[in-house]
Amino acid sequence: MTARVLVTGGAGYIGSHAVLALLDAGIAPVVLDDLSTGLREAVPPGVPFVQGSTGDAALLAGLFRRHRVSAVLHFAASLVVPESVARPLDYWRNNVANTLVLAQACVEAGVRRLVFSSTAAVYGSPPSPLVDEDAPCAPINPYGASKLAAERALADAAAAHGLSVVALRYFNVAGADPAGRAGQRRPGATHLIKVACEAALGKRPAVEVFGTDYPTPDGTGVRDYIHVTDLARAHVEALRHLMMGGGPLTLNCGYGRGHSVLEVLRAVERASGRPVPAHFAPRRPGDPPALIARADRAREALGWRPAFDDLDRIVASALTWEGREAATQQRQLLQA
Ligand SMILES: NC(=O)c1ccc[n+]([C@@H]2O[C@H](COP(=O)([O-])OP(=O)(O)OC[C@H]3O[C@@H](n4cnc5c(N)ncnc54)[C@H](O)[C@@H]3O)[C@@H](O)[C@H]2O)c1
Ligand SMILES: O=c1ccn([C@@H]2O[C@H](COP(=O)(O)OP(=O)(O)O[C@H]3O[C@H](CO)[C@H](O)[C@H](O)[C@H]3O)[C@@H](O)[C@H]2O)c(=O)[nH]1
Repeated sequence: MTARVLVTGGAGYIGSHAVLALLDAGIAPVVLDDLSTGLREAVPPGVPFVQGSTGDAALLAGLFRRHRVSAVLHFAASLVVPESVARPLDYWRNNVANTLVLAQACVEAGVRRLVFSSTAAVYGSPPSPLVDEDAPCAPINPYGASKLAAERALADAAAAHGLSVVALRYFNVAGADPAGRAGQRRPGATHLIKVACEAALGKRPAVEVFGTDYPTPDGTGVRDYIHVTDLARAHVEALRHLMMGGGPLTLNCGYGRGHSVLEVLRAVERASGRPVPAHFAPRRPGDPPALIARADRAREALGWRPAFDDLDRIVASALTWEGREAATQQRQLLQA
């Protein structure tokens, strides 16, 4: 029987793109997802799917055995910042406690390789916008704090139990599979590029620009947007690193370039050929003014070469996906 790579959260946005990247690289995945925010139809036909939680030790033990799991890509998590402020214990349970159960299951099953989805939110609001992996970690919300705690627990487990862990700290993930096989499906999106595409297509009335008085060139927040397909490929490279006996790593995943909110809105207007209605609103609590990755280490350590390092391409792929979703929803409404 084929050995498989377990993708936790593989029915979610980034996990479903990682499943495609694994398949494209000839690596066999198995998906574990509790469908709390993911969708069953995001898992391609033919990929084994198990519905359940990373916090279920018995289920994990059986899954590891049945599918001869050789490595884990661990995406499953809770990740909405304001929700983490309102329900911190749920975030600590899912992002930390359930990660401990998964790590324990790996140790017991002799699975030694794990790639962990971390976040730029571990840096909090740094004094200088450009951060490398050695910048102090000072999360400013329970989401970032829980991800940092999980990173540290995995590093301790790695030292004690011979696990090898690559923690990838994603910056702002956006866009969709260029072949149209996957995209951001989660309803009630809050991420800027998704929200702006929805506004351009008339699916929401307008975009609120949170803060116009930041110390940035046009006064709006600046972020490092990374195409989800480049990020998915970084996971395959991280896996290869571990398969070849490489040691633990913590790596930023971004392009090393920032774009303001207004620049993103202009890009969506260029791609859609339509105006994006926007109005200015106060700063959103907990938002740093600017956050940009120093991203050389991932390139050096993994040989990762991004292919979509361009805001217009990211936005165009997100918009194409959003258009398809709108057409599908309209068809379903007409059939109902
Ligand atoms: N989207 C971003 O911009 C971003 C940025 C930085 C880091 N991340 C990290 O990337 C990962 C994936 O995020 P996403 O944007 O794809 O979110 P998502 O909500 O689309 O995917 C998360 C998936 O995990 C599943 N899940 C949650 N808890 C689970 C559990 N206990 N057991 C099994 N399945 C569970 C959900 O059903 C969902 O399918 C997360 O770990 C997140 O913290 C995301
Ligand atoms: O409707 C919106 C949505 C966002 N923004 C602004 O756009 C920028 C990006 O905001 P997002 O909500 O798209 O993303 P965040 O930067 O808040 O957070 C994301 O990126 C972080 C790292 O940079 C973490 O990884 C986190 O998990 C992930 O959600 C911010 O300046 C925000 O204020 C708006 O003006 N209007």
